[in-house]
Amino acid sequence: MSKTSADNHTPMMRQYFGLKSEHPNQLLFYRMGDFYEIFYDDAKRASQLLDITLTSRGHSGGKPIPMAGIPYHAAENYIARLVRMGESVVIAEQTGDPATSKGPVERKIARIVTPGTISDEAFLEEKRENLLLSLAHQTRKGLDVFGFSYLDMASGRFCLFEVDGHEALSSELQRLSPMEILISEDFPARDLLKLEKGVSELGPWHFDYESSYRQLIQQFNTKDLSGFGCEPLTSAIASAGALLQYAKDTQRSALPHIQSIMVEHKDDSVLIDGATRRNLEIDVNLTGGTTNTLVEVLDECATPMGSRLLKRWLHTPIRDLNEIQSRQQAVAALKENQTYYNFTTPLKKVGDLERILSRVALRSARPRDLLRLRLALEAVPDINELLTNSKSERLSQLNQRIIAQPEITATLIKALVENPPSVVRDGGVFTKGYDDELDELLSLSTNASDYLAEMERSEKERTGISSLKVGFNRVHGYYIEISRLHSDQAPVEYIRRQTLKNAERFITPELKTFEDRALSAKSKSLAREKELYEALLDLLNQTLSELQTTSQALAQLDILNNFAERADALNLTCPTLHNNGGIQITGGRHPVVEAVISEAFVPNDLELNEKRSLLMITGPNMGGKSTYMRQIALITLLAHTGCFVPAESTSISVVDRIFTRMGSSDDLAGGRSTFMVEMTETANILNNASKNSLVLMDEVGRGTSTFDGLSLAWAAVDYLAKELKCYVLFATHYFELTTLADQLENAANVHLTATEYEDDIVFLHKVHEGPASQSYGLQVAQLAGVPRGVISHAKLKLKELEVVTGIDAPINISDNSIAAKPSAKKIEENSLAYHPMQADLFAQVEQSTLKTAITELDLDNMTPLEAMNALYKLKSQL
Ligand SMILES: Nc1ncnc2c1ncn2[C@@H]1O[C@H](COP(=O)(O)OP(=O)(O)OP(=O)(O)O)[C@@H](O)[C@H]1O
Repeated sequence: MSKTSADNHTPMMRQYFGLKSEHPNQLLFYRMGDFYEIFYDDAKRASQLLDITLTSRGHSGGKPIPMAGIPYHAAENYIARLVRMGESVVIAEQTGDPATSKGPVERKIARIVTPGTISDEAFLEEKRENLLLSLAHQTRKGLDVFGFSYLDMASGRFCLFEVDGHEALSSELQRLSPMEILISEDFPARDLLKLEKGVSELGPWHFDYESSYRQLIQQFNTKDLSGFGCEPLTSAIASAGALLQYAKDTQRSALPHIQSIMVEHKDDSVLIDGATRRNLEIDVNLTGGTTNTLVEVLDECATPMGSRLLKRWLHTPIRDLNEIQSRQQAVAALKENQTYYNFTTPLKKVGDLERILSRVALRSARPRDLLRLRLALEAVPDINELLTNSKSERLSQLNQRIIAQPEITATLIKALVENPPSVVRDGGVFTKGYDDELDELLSLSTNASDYLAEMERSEKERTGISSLKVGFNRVHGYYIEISRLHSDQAPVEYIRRQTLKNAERFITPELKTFEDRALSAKSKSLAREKELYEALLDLLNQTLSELQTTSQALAQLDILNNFAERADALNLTCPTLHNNGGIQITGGRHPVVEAVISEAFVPNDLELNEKRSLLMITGPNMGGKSTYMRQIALITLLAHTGCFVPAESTSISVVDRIFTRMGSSDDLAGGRSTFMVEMTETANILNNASKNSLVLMDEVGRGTSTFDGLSLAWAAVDYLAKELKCYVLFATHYFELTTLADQLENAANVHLTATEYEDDIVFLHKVHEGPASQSYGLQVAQLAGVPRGVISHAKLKLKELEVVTGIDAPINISDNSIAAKPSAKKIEENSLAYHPMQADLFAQVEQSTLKTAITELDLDNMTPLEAMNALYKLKSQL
């Protein structure tokens, strides 16, 4: 603001602008007495987002000031809503004394709440990590390299890594699902962030490599970063420095719980791209909810930190056989004799130790956090005991990291009352006997009530006024209250303090003296409690690192214990993993569909090996093709997390990536049509799959004209089988594709079956060898409630088409449970028979005239409208 324009404003607004200029992109809550007031554009935005009234507060600079206000006692609720919407809020509190202030009361920024840096329990979702992500960009050898770093403020987990290219960037965004993203003002791949909430732009200097490097070594108190193995990741380091500074600025404190940074090695995990994550519905279903997801079926963890770790494990399946087997052995040991039951109660007591410790480090832990910390620590020796002599090496190692803290536990037991207040400033946190000084101050306040009762009794007697009461309120202090009826009988030494509707309140010199003593004892005791509380936090912070190790190990124990319990409850078995090639599943099931449907789930087998690496899956609509494919992907994914799987037996060669191309969705916001999305996903698979990848493709080519689609699907299958030789499940309604199994030496057909019963269709959901014979599309449409008239019309049309194309009517087989297999030759003839139909379109018109007219079109210099008009003209010539 220029000086002249600043001069036009009131002193209060000048103060406001001063504070606002430091936080131009965040909503500023400006404290005015019992309200937070929000001005100008912030007010308009807040009123829209929170649906609160937009009004104005006087004038400044000759114009009305738009204003929205919220009562301070309800502020947390509003802040939480804003933060969930991806907004950041800056809170300016009154720090000066209104009585002595000349001009506006002094105000300072007391708190900055941003979506990615919150640690307050009230704002956090229990079972979801709240990540702050920072992205940097570099171009190396012509490639776009994206540096990622992310922080879970509520646990102190800080990680970094780099990826190449836009596809990988979107996939990681999908995996991490951050609450807030920091980018430089000159970040190039903005279109990929269009749909993300809470994107904050920082000046490019925040991402300067040198200063970021310094930031990090300062935080970890090391000479360099070599010990963290991240030295070569220069782009990621640049992003991490910006993140750390931002986190410190918003917390307005050091971050002692961030003690190291971990490099995520992409080669260690099974890569899953964004589309696949969505399709497999790991923790979010296709409509954006959390029901009917893998997590919903699998998460029975006893602690919220276990639930959060479970999501992480499911989103990052691993490839290290040793690690997988060590997890499996731990699960097996916990499953034996239902040992997992013993751990449930102590683990439940542990609760969310991870987040409590972070609040201890940030010194924002509340008394009830410390009480829960005490309960958690009390459970540790029981857990140690249960893990002693475990058969699993993994569990023994965890036991060594779960460290009991007898001294701290004893201090917390001695210090805290059983039901502490929610905030320290209310007092009453510490037990009697914990601190002599506090006890003495408290006894002064406690004796006050005896003293006041005695005074009430003696004054009643002295004055003879039966309605006389001695009381206290926060604003006016101690008083003697006499009802209006008797107030004229008050003795002369009573000094009037306050007049109420039905009573008068008085003070006497004696009561005033008592008040001074009692109030000072009260404020002294509160100050003492605060001192003791800070000392307790100091003590805990000295052992923070050990406590964090304990909490991480407990989270792991929880998830392994959960896997053991789920294995029993859901009838899961331990898969065999190896590096010898092939995937075999006997009696595989879809864990989510199985849990949801009311009838029995039909298990199915799978055999993929070098000689049979591609399966063409056909079968009726609703037959179970997608379910079958998804269950194989989910079983494979689960097997790579150490979890047992829904199958009778499983043998899986470690995969490097899982790809899926399924369903149809457009990306209108991203400017891509359904077919464009389909082809982008297909291109990603064809460009990136390796021999060890698992690829699921459902109805590729469906989004365009039949022949274009069929040709694309044909060529894609051919490429997958001959060039990439990866494991492929390819579901299709193009029966023509089933002939490919005869032509490709490593492809085979399987189909799902259905049978007709009294004009109805019954799905058997069983996978058999060979291609299917018919799609039952019309029967399924009838089942779905398409009007009878439309179905009859469709039947007629179908017959007509069969005549035109030369394809036989659907083969009606007496026993549909074993679908008839039309000869490959026949199908090939049929598929070829399609081609004349497309050619016919042109055969009927004057080819030469049309051809000349089309050749003469100057397409490069035509507007879309001109092209459209030309097309109409051509059509009119047909
Ligand atoms: N193995 C199974 N056991 C029991 N029910 C199943 C099985 N597989 C599928 N189903 C049921 O059939 C429904 C349809 O399955 P699915 O969506 O996999 O069929 P589809 O063949 O992919 O159909 P479309 O070709 O129309 O996409 C599922 O929602 C589920 O209720």
